[in-house]
Amino acid sequence: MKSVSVYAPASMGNVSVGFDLLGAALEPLYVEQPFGDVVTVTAGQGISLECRGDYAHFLPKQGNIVERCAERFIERHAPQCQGLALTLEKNLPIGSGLGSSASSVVAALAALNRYFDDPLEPQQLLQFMGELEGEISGSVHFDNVAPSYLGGMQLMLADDAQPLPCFDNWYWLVAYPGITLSTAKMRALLPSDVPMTTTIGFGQQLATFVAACYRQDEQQALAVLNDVLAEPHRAAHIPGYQAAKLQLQQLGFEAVGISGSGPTLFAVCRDEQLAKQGADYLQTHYVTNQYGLVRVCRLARQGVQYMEHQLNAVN
Ligand SMILES: Nc1ncnc2c1ncn2[C@@H]1O[C@H](COP(=O)(O)OP(=O)(O)OP(=O)(O)O)[C@@H](O)[C@H]1O
Ligand SMILES: N[C@@H](CCO)C(=O)O
Repeated sequence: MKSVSVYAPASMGNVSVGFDLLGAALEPLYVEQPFGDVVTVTAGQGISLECRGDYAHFLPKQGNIVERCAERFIERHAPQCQGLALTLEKNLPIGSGLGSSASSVVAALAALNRYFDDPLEPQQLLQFMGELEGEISGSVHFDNVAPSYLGGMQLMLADDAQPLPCFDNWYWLVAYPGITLSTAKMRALLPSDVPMTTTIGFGQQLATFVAACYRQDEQQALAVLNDVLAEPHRAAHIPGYQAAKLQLQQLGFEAVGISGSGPTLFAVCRDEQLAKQGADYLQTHYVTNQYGLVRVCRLARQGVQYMEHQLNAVN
């Protein structure tokens, strides 16, 4: 019997300068536990889903996005299918700003596509991922699904994702306090119209960051990593965020922001000892319960990772 498992890494949406347009896949240093969800697809009767993993008990009893991915995939691309047995290893906290639903969607759709012998091209699969992610968070945005699927830092162009050459020596510290904030609610905090000066500032910062990445100008890239669009409206709704940001800046971090729609905070530095010092600070002062986590990360070069097995049926 055929079985396909796919790991899809955690990701950080927005990266301060690219609201809905820029995102990065994360790979933790020093820890062995997977920092992303794993979905396994094998033959079954009807569609069944088993959930396990550290954050499985936070999943809704009905309406898991992984099941929805399977139903949609079968409807559109495998109508002959008699059924599937799905397993979700839920390793990412939900409503965290770490691209948790995106990780499930990416792992599920990549596994389904491979299970059915790749009927979709990568670009079509990415569009499908964005659509499913949009159903769960209230609007289509690719800044989590694109990096989780493709790895690295991804900029969404009008028709596809474009990898950005980032800086290999940067440490990306992420801290999830342990509370849930819904992406849909954090999006509802944002104004529907933005003043002209803010719009120009946003465009200039994103353009400067992208150009600095291509020129590998670290100073300039770090200097513009500020969020003028979403953070001013969200920061006060994330308990402890503003105090932690100030403290990290005083410690010497060169950029601090909200990962996705929060409550995860990210901070960038180029010194490993400082990254560890920041991690200690956040563990003590930002994490509020046993579900919280702090990770010193590099950007994950690889997005999804496939594991395929041919299981021999035992009579
Ligand atoms: N496999 C799944 N993984 C995560 N959330 C799921 C899954 N299936 C269903 N859900 C539901 O989808 C919603 C996800 O909400 P939301 O988009 O705020 O979280 P998120 O994707 O974890 O956030 P973030 O992108 O900020 O990490 C929750 O209501 C959650 O119960
Ligand atoms: N770009 C999205 C990311 C959600 O994780 C937002 O900020 O709402």
